[in-house]
Amino acid sequence: MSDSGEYAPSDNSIPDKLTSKTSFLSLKLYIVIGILLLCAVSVFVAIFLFIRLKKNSRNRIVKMRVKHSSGLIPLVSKEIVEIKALDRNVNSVKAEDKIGNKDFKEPEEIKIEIDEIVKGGKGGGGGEKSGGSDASGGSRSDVSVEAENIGWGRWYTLKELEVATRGFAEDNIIGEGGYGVVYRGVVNDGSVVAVKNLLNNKGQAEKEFKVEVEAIGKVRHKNLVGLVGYCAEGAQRMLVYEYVDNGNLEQWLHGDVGPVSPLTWDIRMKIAIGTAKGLAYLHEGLEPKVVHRDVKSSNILLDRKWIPKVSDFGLAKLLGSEASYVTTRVMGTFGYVSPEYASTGMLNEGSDVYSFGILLMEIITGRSPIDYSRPAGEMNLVDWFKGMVASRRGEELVDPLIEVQPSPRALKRALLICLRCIDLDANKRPKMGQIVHMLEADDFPFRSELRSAREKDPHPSRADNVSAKITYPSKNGGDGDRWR
Ligand SMILES: Nc1ncnc2c1ncn2[C@@H]1O[C@H](COP(=O)(O)OP(=O)(O)OP(=O)(O)O)[C@@H](O)[C@H]1O
Repeated sequence: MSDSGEYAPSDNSIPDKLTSKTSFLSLKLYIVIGILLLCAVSVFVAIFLFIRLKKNSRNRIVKMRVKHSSGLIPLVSKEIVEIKALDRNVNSVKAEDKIGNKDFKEPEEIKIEIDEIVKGGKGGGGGEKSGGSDASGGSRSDVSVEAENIGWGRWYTLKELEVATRGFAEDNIIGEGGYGVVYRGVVNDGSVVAVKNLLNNKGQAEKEFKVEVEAIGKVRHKNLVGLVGYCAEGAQRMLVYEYVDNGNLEQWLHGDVGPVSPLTWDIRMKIAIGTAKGLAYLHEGLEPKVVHRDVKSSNILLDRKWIPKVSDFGLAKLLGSEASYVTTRVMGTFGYVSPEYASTGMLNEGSDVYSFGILLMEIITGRSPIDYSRPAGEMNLVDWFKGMVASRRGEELVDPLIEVQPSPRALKRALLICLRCIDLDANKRPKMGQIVHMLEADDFPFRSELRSAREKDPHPSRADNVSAKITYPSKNGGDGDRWR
């Protein structure tokens, strides 16, 4: 204020100060303040983002840990690739056989029968009807309805499964596959189950759910993971399986198991035989037959006695007994899919046989079907395997983590079975039932040895003659015991 009482701005008024130049690059004060404010905001945003990112990654790690909560089951990273393209280019098949060895068959022309009729989902819809629930998309909204016995298993209420999994707690997550999260649960009769909470989209997951429930519900076999029930309420679709408590084969083959694998040669062959029996039952013991379509090591669950149980029938489709069919969408896992299925979508049990051949190679070698971390010539298991057999280096194929080597004849037999399974001509591949016998025949002496034994002993024991006796199952509509 001036003496006269009038307002006279002093030299040091705030606006003047703001517009005065500072020593910092001769910028005016308000600009410097602006820059400082901007810096402070940026730092704040950066810190906020950093904290959020850290929290997310911690969550992910926690989830990874609970995946295999027993701690005894080795962890592996998985690469699941769904092949969607219906690539009809047979060149990809020709490229398959690159080694040019005369011992191996030249790829043959693949005839695409476009007129083949798609025959999926022919199960008759018995499963959910007998339970009085509507698994086909119509919702079973009455949560209070008691769980029902549906002949082959049970219809579970959502509430029951919520209780069983303690509210679908993260701690109970066993793992996550392409079709949803799998939880460990204890249902009210005290039994432990695996609850597969299917993704809730209206498309594939629901379709697969119907297929699984209708086709697989009644299938019972020692080497197949049993479906013990399901839940269909509102948009929720869940499958309840028997719980298999020793992880899956992929984890034991490719996880960190130390310098010596607990999977000895004999255990590996036992796993291969059990898996083959499970698949043989699907192909040859059921009418209509079931093609698995996604045979791979992560779908082979193991119990504490190393008994294998083939899981994940989400991709299975029912087939008419004589028919093969063309699907509009090729599904399966990269590295295991047969060339004809990948290139034409033609599907029959021969595709499973091919995948089983790859699985057997994986069991023998301990190597993944595709492994980009290996040298160029070894990335593709099939190519490397064929090359090694062709150059008579079969012994080098055996997983170095196997301590006690197999006998040369046991190894030779297993290698030959692999090669027969991946024959490019699907018609020449053996049936799963034959593979069971070929693998089991390894327990018995070869003919030449039998002959020399007979010469020594004219009255051989019964066991010596078993190898000559090969019986095949009749299609009797589901006698699982035949294959046990
Ligand atoms: N019945 C079961 N008992 C114990 N563990 C199971 C059972 N079913 C699945 N799992 C485990 O849950 C995890 C997810 O299985 P899921 O079958 O959903 O997917 P995946 O086989 O890993 O992949 P994909 O969906 O491509 O087949 C795997 O680690 C599997 O071993």
